[in-house]
Amino acid sequence: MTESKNEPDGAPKFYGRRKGRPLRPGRQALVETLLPEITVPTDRPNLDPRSLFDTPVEKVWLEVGFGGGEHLAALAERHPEIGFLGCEPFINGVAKLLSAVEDGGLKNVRVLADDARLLMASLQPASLDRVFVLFPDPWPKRRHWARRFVGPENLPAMARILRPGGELRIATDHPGYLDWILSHLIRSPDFDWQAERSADWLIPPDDWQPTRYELKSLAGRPHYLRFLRRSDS
Ligand SMILES: C[S@@+](CC[C@H](N)C(=O)[O-])C[C@H]1O[C@@H](n2cnc3c(N)ncnc32)[C@H](O)[C@@H]1O
Repeated sequence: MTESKNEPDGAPKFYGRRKGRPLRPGRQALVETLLPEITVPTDRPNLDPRSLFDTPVEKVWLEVGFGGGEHLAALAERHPEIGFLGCEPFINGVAKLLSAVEDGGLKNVRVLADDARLLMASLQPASLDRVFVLFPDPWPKRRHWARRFVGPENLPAMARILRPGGELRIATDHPGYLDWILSHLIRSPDFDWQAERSADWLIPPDDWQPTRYELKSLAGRPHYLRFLRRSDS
């Protein structure tokens, strides 16, 4: 992971990879042509995400840190009635998603090739039905825990943009991050954990679409966590 040292004044510091290997020429061309067409603006406060799509969508779902976009593209193909927003600062991953969007003729995908916090700050309150944070970077060293995406800063931000009853889906295979996520979410006034039995978290939800990281991971056992946005907070 490389750290960005050039955040604009006042912007939260981003810890992650913005760059990567040079793009193949075909992918570079897609980044230059398709990305501007489907990029989500972050300079419009109170942005209604439904207004980003050319055809009406029933709901909007957001995926934070989509990696190569395999999960997002598969869901977008399965649910043409839903608008999908994806944020990923790793440009090689964005280029992969763009290939899938082009190959699949997907009209219901919009992308921010940057830090998800920028988009979250500009979205209208209660404008999303679901947020996915799948296998976020675990930042295992104690001195880096403050960088973890699921934590005290981003949970209220995600609660703000989810509608009451909307779902926050998180997956991790890192035992330390799992404890961290649960300890923060159980204390959060904004979310209820959806697990009838503790073993539920080892079984993916019925409609689960595996992610690339999940399929490649040898690190540990994935845990699947679902939280619903409370209506009374
Ligand atoms: C371990 S990878 C998992 C990728 C994908 N979700 C999967 O399961 O295959 C975590 C991803 O989160 C992205 N990421 C980290 N911080 C982010 C942020 N603030 N906003 C958006 N994406 C972020 C990283 O660039 C990386 O691609």
